[in-house]
Amino acid sequence: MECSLWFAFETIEALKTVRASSLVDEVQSSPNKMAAVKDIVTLVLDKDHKTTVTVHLHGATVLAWKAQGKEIIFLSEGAVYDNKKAIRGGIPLVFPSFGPWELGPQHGFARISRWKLEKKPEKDDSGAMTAVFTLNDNKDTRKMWDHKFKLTYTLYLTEKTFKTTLKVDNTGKETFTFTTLLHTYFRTDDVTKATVSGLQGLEYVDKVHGDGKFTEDRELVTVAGEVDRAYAGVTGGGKVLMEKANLPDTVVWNPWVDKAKAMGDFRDDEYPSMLCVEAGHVATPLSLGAGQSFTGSQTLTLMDE
Ligand SMILES: O=P(O)(O)OC[C@H]1O[C@H](O)[C@H](O)[C@@H](O)[C@@H]1O
Repeated sequence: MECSLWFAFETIEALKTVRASSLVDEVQSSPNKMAAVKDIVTLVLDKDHKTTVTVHLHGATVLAWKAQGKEIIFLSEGAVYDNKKAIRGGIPLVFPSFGPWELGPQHGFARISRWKLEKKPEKDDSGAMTAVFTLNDNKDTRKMWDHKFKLTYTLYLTEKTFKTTLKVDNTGKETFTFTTLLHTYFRTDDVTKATVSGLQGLEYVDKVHGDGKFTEDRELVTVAGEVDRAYAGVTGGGKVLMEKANLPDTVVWNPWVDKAKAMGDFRDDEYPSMLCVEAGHVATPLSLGAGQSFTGSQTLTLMDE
């Protein structure tokens, strides 16, 4: 199943406020604040370092995607890199449970587990830079969720597109159920001017309004306050095009003033600079029998002005 969604930045100005140095340079220049270099994997597509993806092995969290020098992804200045807490910003991976979870931490353990770099960044036959990260069940995951699994996260970077594919294998003998999501934080200059299209006519659960169910009537969804909505079954279609396969639901989230203040790893003044548009399978759980697998992916494309 392929479906698409458009995320529009207000102006391309947002994209001009690109940090001059690459994240790896920042890591090296201020190791206390940022992650340690040994934790970072960078996919470099072109020589000038203008099209890159930076990944932290903690959670296999994508920290940055620069497309032709433009930084598309938001990463909080307040993010904590202690290899324990989920990283605030980038693309944290949600598995095996979206939201509060009775068996473990909110959004599950994938984003707080140490992943393995299974295949170092290299160009494939089509010229895309690819890298593969994996996470297998281990004693920590089994304490919370007693199932055998393998997650395979494959990244593909081309000049204007960034595709992320998450494969879930049930390597055990019993069926398990789960929800999953790619929690993408987009960078915006002014979130009140950003728009998301492709959601009109869809039912959503509004967490800001007591988990009430509503129908989206707007063609262009805009943000003017706290927003936390899970849209189910997104199939319609900017500056960034989000195409999705097997991830039918979309969550739109911005913490706004009070929640931003309450978050220890997010600066109080950062809420206008980001909008999460999260592709997932969360409205209904997925069920995988022994030996079965599921693959979901998103492809982000930076569109011409
Ligand atoms: O603070 P976190 O655990 O990273 O969650 C951040 C946010 O993730 C999603 O967007 C949820 O819909 C929100 O309810 C949640 O606040």
